[in-house]
Amino acid sequence: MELHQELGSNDEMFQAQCYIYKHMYHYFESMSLKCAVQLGIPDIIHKHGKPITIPELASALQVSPTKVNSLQRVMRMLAHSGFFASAKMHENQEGEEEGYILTTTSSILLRKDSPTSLTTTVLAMLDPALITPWFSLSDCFQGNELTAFETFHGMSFLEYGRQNLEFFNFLKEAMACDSQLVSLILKNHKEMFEGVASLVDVGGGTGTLARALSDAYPHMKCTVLDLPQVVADLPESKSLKFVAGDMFQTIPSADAVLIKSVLHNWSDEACIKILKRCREAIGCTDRGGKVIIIEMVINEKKDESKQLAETKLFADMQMMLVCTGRERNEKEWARLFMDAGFSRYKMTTTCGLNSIIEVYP
Ligand SMILES: C[S@@+](CC[C@H](N)C(=O)[O-])C[C@H]1O[C@@H](n2cnc3c(N)ncnc32)[C@H](O)[C@@H]1O
Ligand SMILES: O=c1cc(-c2ccc(O)cc2)oc2c(O)c(O)ccc12
Repeated sequence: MELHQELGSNDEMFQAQCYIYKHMYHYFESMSLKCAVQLGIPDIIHKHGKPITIPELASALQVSPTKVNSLQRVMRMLAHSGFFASAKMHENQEGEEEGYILTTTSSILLRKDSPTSLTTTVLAMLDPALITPWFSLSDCFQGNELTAFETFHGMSFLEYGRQNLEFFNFLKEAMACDSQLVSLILKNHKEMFEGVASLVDVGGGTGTLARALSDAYPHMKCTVLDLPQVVADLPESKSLKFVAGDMFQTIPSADAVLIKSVLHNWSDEACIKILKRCREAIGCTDRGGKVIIIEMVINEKKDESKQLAETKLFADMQMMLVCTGRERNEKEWARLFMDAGFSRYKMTTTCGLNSIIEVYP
């Protein structure tokens, strides 16, 4: 076969070339986003109160004149990605001047002082400790370590956390940002907490979600179960307590168990053990308890947006890279529930990336 026939039309070949270059360079977008967050650009634009020109932004950042042009190119890139938008301003001698404004994404989620800020999450997920393991993925496939994280760092993620307290605390904060967003949804699902007088948040970290729930539902006694190094010295209240423990051993009894972004860190075998402990915890009450799981559900039916589906697959890669966990589809979740002795479940998809799964004994 002629070479040009194998390659298809020139048009197809150049589209394919562009597609490959786009994916080769795609992390530039992530790194530019990280740079903007590190420099606090969304906060500067917000404080400015009107479209900001590049010279104004450069001045606020005290950028050397030799780097103003680079700043302009980073801003152009991020405006193209939808993090900022350009706005036409008044005429000057050189014509119409352009400034940058925030988009919904940067205004709500990328300002450090926004209550729904994801800035710490952005910085943590793009920390060298989590990015460098990608350089070891191919070695990992040929080696004996369980994860690329372990291949690169020479120790498991948990051990790394133990040895690098600053990173460990940073990650805890990043998880808390995500919980802040989820709490907004749970506060609107009153029916889910009706008749629930006590709730345990398993692997609840520093208690962001439990605190928001105990504020929203003051009748509910909330307990956060997490590892001793996570819950040590956290402020408690009349309706919020912290318990240091191991979810593989025992979970305190409650009407409902909440477990968010924990099961995706673990293998199926480990999840079944955790879910059995959850079942025991709600079994001790006579109110017909339930387990409320907040996790992603991979949807292979292709009826969700490309962006949502792709982001869930990225999250699955993250779990594969750092621990032996995974994101699961509905069938995989259902199998775990049945294997852990539950009889039925209900899935609600109102949390963006996450779904709420209520599981019953
Ligand atoms: C990915 S974080 C999720 C934190 C929180 N649920 C959230 O969504 O922000 C996983 C949590 O599980 C906790 N964890 C890990 N192993 C545990 C164990 N054996 N017992 C209790 N908690 C554990 C971790 O310390 C961490 O806080
Ligand atoms: O980067 C991570 C790491 C974890 C993780 C792994 C293993 C554990 O025992 C605890 C936590 O969890 C993550 C997570 O839940 C997430 O949504 C994003 C990133 C990570």
